[in-house]
Amino acid sequence: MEELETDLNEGFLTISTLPDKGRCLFATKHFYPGEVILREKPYVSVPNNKSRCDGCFGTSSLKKCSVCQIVWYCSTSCQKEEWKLHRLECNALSKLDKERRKSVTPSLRLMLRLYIRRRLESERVIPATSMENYKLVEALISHISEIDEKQLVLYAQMANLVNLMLQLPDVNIKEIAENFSKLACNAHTICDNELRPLGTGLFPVISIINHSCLPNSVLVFEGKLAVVRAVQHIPKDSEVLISYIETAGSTLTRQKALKEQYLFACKCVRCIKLGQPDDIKEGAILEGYGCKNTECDGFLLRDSGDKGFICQQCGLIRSKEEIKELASEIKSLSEKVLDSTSSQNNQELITTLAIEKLQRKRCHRFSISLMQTRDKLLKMFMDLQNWHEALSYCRMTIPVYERVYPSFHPLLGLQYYTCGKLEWFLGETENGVKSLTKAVDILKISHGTNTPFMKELLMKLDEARAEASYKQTLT
Ligand SMILES: C[S@@+](CC[C@H](N)C(=O)[O-])C[C@H]1O[C@@H](n2cnc3c(N)ncnc32)[C@H](O)[C@@H]1O
Repeated sequence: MEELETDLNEGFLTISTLPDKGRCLFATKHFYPGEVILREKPYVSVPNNKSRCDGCFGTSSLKKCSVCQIVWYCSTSCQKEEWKLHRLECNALSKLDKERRKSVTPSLRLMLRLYIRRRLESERVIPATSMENYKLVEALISHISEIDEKQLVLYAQMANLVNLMLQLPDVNIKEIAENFSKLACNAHTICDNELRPLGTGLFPVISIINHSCLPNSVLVFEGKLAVVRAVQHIPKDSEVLISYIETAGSTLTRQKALKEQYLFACKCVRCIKLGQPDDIKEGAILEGYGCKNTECDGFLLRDSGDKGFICQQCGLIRSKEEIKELASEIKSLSEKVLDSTSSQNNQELITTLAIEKLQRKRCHRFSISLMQTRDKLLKMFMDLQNWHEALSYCRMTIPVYERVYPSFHPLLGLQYYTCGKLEWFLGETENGVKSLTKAVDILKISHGTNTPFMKELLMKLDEARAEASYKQTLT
């Protein structure tokens, strides 16, 4: 631990403890937007689905491990890199009968790997370093005494299976169960550059960083390497904070998510406004209903006489029954989408369009669920190569993204990127340049400028700019 503190100090960071948060990471110098605060390799990691390479999380040219028949690799170099860990894991997985092997989940594998890594470290097959060390896993918070009975039973069952597979002489079920609880509130989802989830990893140093719903830093990944970058100026001696959850949501929704998974009540700058008039209004806009009068932009609050919901701008009432009816229609259509198979893509599109229509009737124009449906339609139309429709849905989402995310949020940058690519492709070069410029302004902060992803974006912007000025010479 001392070694870690020394290394962190060299990077202008220090670990401190606060009574209401536990360990915290503090900056000992000013960090500026775009600056890397910390990089860390995963102590252990697993892909989130079975058709990804265990080494690089890629999806092409995959071959199954011929022994365990569970793990996939895209190349011999990935297989070799993973071999030290997989050799023992393969042995453990092979003990399972065929049926059981099918139900091996990523979290079970993450736990197997954690114990295998610990063993390899103690046998000095893998060296322990200041940042890669089982002692850091031991120091992670588990919240084991606060989790409910049902969850405890589940952890105990999974722990039993891990013990059966690894036959660890010096470990008891309770300890493995506690480690499952640690993974639940400390592991991170490893995402690609476009923030699509690829797998899960445990990064014990990054796990010291606490949460804020308006964070000053962001966690991104370069392959499996976790990178924490400042997205706002972090003054010397202030706490480094990232977000653990999707921050687009009312204060109540965010607090619920944090309480359920991370077992704490957030008191960040956004959450302390809970229950204040502006917070109630924002919650009603993002997750409540729109006014019956389509010309009115008001938000609705429940009528004290329980008649329904009253528009706070024009006073019009929407009955509870009407809202309920729309909700149940949306629910049954959503279930239909969930039930549809991949061969029914066209039906899924038609149903999603119908859901969007009903949500437009029910929700405020800044509603998050409406935004999510439009995002889904954007992706569906992109898959169908219907670029005009895709662009129109993308454009509809942008004002909501701008409202629900802070100006430096990578998801906002990525949405501008999609919009810019579509505009440019459809010949709207000047609009494309504007959107791509906005994307670059945000993503160079969250993603840096040196990754292949950012280089491609910068090149696209250059090309679009050149095309726009050439077009101008023709007019
Ligand atoms: C990934 S750990 C962060 C490091 C942790 N503070 C520690 O002592 O190891 C996540 C846990 O930290 C605590 N935590 C994180 N952010 C917090 C916050 N904003 N307020 C209070 N507790 C927080 C919660 O207990 C949460 O489950």
